[in-house]
Amino acid sequence: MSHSSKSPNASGPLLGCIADDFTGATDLANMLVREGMRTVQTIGLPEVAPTGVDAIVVALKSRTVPAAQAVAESLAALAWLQQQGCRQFFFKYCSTFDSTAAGNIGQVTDALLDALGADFTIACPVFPETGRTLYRGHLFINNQLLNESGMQNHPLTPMTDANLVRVLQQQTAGKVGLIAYPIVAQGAQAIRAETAVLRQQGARMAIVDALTNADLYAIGAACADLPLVTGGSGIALGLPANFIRAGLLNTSQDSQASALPAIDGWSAVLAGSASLATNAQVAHWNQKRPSFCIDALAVARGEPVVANALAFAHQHLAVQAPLIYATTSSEQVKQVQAALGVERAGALVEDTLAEIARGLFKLGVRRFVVAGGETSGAVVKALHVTALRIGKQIDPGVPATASIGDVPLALALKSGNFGAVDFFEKALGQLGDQRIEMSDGTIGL
Ligand SMILES: Nc1ncnc2c1ncn2[C@@H]1O[C@H](COP(=O)(O)OP(=O)(O)O)[C@@H](O)[C@H]1O
Ligand SMILES: O=C(O)[C@@H](O)C(=O)COP(=O)(O)O
Repeated sequence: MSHSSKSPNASGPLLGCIADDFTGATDLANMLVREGMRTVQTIGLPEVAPTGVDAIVVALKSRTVPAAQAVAESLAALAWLQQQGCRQFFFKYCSTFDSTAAGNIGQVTDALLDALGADFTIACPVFPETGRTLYRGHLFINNQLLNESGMQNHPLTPMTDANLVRVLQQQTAGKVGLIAYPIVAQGAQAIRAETAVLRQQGARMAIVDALTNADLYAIGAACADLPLVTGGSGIALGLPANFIRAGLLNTSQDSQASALPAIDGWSAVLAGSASLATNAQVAHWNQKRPSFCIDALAVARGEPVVANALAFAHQHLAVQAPLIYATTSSEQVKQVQAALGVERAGALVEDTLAEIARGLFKLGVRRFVVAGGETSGAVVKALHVTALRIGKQIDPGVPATASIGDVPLALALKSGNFGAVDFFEKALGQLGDQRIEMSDGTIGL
């Protein structure tokens, strides 16, 4: 990282981040804010660049698109972040290393390295607060290997191999190495020395083991001079400290999560994730709150599902927030996919929820809780959101946010697998819905 004689924080953004989905982007922005960087998340490339920030997170929806498209969008984001003056770059993907059979983590990393004239980076999806750890190259979700954690049934990115060296190696022609835990446990110097060894051996990327936040801080310190770092939001924990050490970042100023503006209007929850955590959250909600279930096959048959969902919402909005969900078991998702094809099924459900979001907006909804990464991408695009201000964390990996624009919206974009069972209720309370009574009888948060 190049040192500067300018006063701290006077020189524009330091860290430029490219996230491959929207919930992943808010997860990363949440982490950077927690570590003291003033951070704004943009939805794609905005016309007006954010000012007065230390980090910018560009949210793309590139996780499941064809690799060539993901590469093109990521390179455009990199070029824009370079224009903004960023000094180091971060490629954010899922803490469960979500990939299609064809990519895109390896291909995007390769392209970003080439564009930066760099020859090496690390890959580390570890996020201990949400149970993601990596040992000897194998990713665990809590006590289970990735391929036994439920992620093997993901509708778009089924993860059937926990060996990430092998997974990443299938996505790049460059050599993938491993920095295993015995080295990581020795700290930053040992990690840096090992990267030098791997580079000499011709490695272009290295999967890095980690079990704790302390490991992530050490890995972060070892990455200070890498032009590009890749990983989940956890690995970003250690990056702000590098800028502080270099005299470029002063976190003593008011750079913590900003108090978000109060936003009036109705509230609604939209769920398009079929992950285990979202299934549990929907089941919990359904015990005593109103909800409308979207039948993907009925949408495909041309039934008026959107109109029915909006009529249902209209009945409830003035009394309490409704949930509209496509969330269902992996068996049922597979049946829908068998009938419609994987891509068409995903797109159909996403488009339906996006259209419902537009309808809800017209009905006066201004607070949206959305479950699912692809789903959040579709909804946020439908609502023409261009940038987000990051507020306080609701649950690990999910902050409250507010859109920046003429009609501000309060948004909580939840990764499918994140959040406690009462996440929807908590999120509504934190977004300012005063009517939500929590399980323990308290109102709001
Ligand atoms: N009932 C369903 N049938 C078919 N596909 C579904 C159904 N429910 C959700 N999906 C699709 O599954 C995908 C879930 O992805 P995403 O929104 O990223 O959730 P997550 O965050 O859990 O990965 C989306 O493309 C969504 O449209
Ligand atoms: O790193 C994570 O787990 C999340 O930030 C993330 O990327 C979420 O992806 P989805 O599960 O598709 O929402």
